[in-house]
Amino acid sequence: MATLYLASGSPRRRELLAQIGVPFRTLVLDLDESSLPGETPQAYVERLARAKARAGLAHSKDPEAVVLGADTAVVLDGRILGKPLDRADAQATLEALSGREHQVLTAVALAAPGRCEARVVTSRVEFRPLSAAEIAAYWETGEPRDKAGSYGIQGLAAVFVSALHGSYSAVVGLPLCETAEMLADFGIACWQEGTTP
Ligand SMILES: Cc1cn([C@H]2C[C@H](O)[C@@H](COP(=O)(O)OP(=O)(O)OP(=O)(O)O)O2)c(=O)[nH]c1=O
Repeated sequence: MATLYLASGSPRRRELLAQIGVPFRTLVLDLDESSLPGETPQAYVERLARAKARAGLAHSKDPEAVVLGADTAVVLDGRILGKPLDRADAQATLEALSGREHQVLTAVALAAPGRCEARVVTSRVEFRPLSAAEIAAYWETGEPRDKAGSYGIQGLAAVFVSALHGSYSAVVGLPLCETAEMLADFGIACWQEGTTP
């Protein structure tokens, strides 16, 4: 019987995976997340998700392991807006997102001995116009600090989001519908198959 490992330090991903009733263990890795010259956002998130899953597999030393890695990027005008470096960076990011639509790309990868599969889910998120005062107040809440694009749709920033086209769970960090399909393909059942959470 395969054991599922989540290669992630993200509390959001732990909560999301737990939500679909799959038992798993967590591995926390430290990977270089810099992008390569000329790399598209799609290629970037897929490469990182695969790298996290493969590194987790090597780390687990478990011949029955299936390891899940994921990566989320906020993309505006083809440019990746990563986690904020500091207050000024978060402010610039939120000013750029204000009153506009951006994309959130989340890649999920599953690695098992001799096999690695990945999918990338793209969602479109629209922000209403944000004032300088609310951007400043939002930074003070602490919420933007560890999040791609300097916001969390699942938190206080929900009030910024005027529309979402795509997968809510993917924006938070893990596309649950696609993840469940991929897990089934690796022989791991979610709650549908009788594993009551
Ligand atoms: C856009 C958005 C991102 N995020 C978070 C999800 C991810 O944790 C983070 C994107 O950074 P990632 O580099 O994808 O993930 P991570 O470094 O937090 O965790 P790990 O690499 O160990 O798996 O931003 C939200 O929580 N809500 C949102 O609305």
